[in-house]
Amino acid sequence: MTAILEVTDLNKSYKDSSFSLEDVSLTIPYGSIVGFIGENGAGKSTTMGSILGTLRVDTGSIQMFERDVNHKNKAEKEDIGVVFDDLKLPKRLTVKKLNRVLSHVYKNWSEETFFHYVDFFQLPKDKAVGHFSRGMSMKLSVAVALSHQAKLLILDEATAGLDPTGRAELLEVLQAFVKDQDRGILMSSHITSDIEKIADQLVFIKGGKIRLSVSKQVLLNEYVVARLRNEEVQQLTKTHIIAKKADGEYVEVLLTNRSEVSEDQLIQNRTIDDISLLLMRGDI
Ligand SMILES: Nc1ncnc2c1ncn2[C@@H]1O[C@H](COP(=O)(O)OP(=O)(O)OP(=O)(O)O)[C@@H](O)[C@H]1O
Repeated sequence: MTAILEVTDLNKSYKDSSFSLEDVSLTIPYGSIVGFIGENGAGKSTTMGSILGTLRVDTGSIQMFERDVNHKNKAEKEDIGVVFDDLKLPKRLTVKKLNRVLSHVYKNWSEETFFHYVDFFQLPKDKAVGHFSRGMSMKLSVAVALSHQAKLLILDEATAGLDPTGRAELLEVLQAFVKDQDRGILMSSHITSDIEKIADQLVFIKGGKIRLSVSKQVLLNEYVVARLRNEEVQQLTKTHIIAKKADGEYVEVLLTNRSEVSEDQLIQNRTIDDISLLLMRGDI
């Protein structure tokens, strides 16, 4: 029993687009947060939609809660909390009325949990949710996702539009969510500092293909970025090179192993943002 979600070799194309997901695989171990990183149009939402069954896949397998996914299973739907960056809730309802509606939608709806998060995020209870600001709407979506005893959270840009306090609050809530080891989170965000703060695993996607899957600890503590001359790059063991990008007469290289470069060739204090740029814009 190791993974709450196991996606294997997912392929999906769209009718009117040259874009496709190609053999996308990713795993969410129990008790972990997986950060999903990629530029606009890389395929994050397409992957998430495929996992949720809102999009039809061509081939591949999805195992959720250790069973083949069955998107028609209502109980399975209850186990997944979803936050997308557009509010998919009836806009004329107030928070109070929404609570009543959702208590009929979800078998495991907890009014107490819902109002706990509504208060935590300081959301008004008597205002129509259609009049909420973007940040308030995101917080409300999160409150809903957390109030029907979901075990897996799928968050697409959930921190977008939140102010720094709201982001910190949300990250705190998400970390608390996975403390219970039978849960997991897949979250995409362009704010990589958020992912850097709370993710355990990182999955980088580029042009519909997984570019790198790695634990955050390994990426930040073992992988290195070095600035080398072209002839020095030729000396490296090829299998240690994850990405490289020309920078004037030098080449920036992401390596799995620091033993091949000297201290003065290392670029210190790289953030996930720097590494992401190298992976996304690099030559390999
Ligand atoms: N319904 C659709 N029909 C055709 N093409 C689509 C459709 N939905 C998405 N695409 C294309 O699929 C590609 C991947 O889009 P996707 O929304 O998955 O990217 P993303 O990584 O989530 O991007 P962003 O960070 O901008 O949200 C894009 O080129 C997009 O234009």
